[in-house]
Amino acid sequence: MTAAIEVADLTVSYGDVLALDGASLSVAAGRVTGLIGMNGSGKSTLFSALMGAVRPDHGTVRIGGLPSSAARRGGLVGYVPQAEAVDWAFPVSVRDVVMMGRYGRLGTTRRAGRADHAAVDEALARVELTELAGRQIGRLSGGQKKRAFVARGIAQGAEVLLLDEPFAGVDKRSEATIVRLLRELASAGRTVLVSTHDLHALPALADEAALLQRRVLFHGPVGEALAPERLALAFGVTPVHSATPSVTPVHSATPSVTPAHQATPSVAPAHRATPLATGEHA
Ligand SMILES: Nc1ncnc2c1ncn2[C@@H]1O[C@H](COP(=O)(O)OP(=O)(O)OP(=O)(O)O)[C@@H](O)[C@H]1O
Repeated sequence: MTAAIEVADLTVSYGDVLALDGASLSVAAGRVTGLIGMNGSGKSTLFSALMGAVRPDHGTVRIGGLPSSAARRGGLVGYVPQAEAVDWAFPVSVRDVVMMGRYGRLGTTRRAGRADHAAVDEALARVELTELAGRQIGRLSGGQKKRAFVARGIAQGAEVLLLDEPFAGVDKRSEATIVRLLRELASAGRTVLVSTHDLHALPALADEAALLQRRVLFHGPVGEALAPERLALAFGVTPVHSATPSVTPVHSATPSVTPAHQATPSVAPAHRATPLATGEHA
C-alpha cells in the first residue's frame, strides 16, 4: 500500500546551512505521528518540503503517491502553521479563514456554494468555534487561533494534516480539543504529522514518533521513541532516567533559531505568499 507520506533521502540546505541531511520517513495513513527534535533540527524545513515550498538539494517527497506540489494543488495537504508565521492583523474573520480551506474546490465563479458553507459550519462546530466565527482572526486566544487553522484543514478535507507546534502558547482546553480532533481524524483514515516540544502530551496524542536531527534517527512507537537513550540521541545530551520524559532542560539549553527562520523568507515562501500561510501558492 502507498504510504501517505513518503520522504526519501531528503537533503535541504539554505546557502551553506544544511537543514536536512538525508532524512527518510514513511508514514502510513490513519496514524498520528509526532515529529520530535530540538530547535534547528529541521522540523519546519521538513514541513516546507512536504508542502513543496522548498526545493530539495536531493531526495524525494511524496504525499499519497504524488509529488508534494501536485498534492498541495489537489488539496491533499492541510497545514497548521506556527503562530509566528501568520499575520494576525489581516482583516479576515475566523469563518473566512476556515473558508480558505474550500478555495481549491470553488469553481470558476470562485463563489462558495451551499456545500462549502455547510463544510465550514461543520468544521467550526468540530473545533468549538461556532460562536466566534464572525470575529477577526487576530482577536482569538492562541488556542482558538490554532483551532481555527485545524478547522481550515478539516473544511479542506485534507488527507494529510501537518501541524507545526500546535500546542505552543495554547490553553489546556484548546490542547485537549485539538488532541481529540486529531485522534478522530486519524481514526477516520486521515494522516496527521505534528511537531511538538511537548513530550508529556505525546502518549495521548500520537501513535508513533519520529526523532529528527537533520535526519530521522528513529521512527516507531511513542513509548520506544521516549526511551531516555533515544531522546538523548535526538537532543544530544546524557540520558535522564526518570519516569516522565522531560525535554525542558534540553530544549531551553539549545538556542532557538525560530526568529532567524521567520525573518528569512527563503524557508517558507508559502508563509509569505499569503498572510495566512495557506501553503497553497508557493
Ligand atoms: N531561511 C533560512 N535561511 C538560513 N538558514 C535557515 C533558514 N531556515 C532555517 N534555517 C536553518 O536550518 C536549520 C533547520 O531549521 P528549522 O526551522 O527547519 O528547524 P526546526 O526544527 O523547525 O526549529 P524550531 O524547533 O526552532 O522551530 C537551522 O539551522 C536553521 O537555522
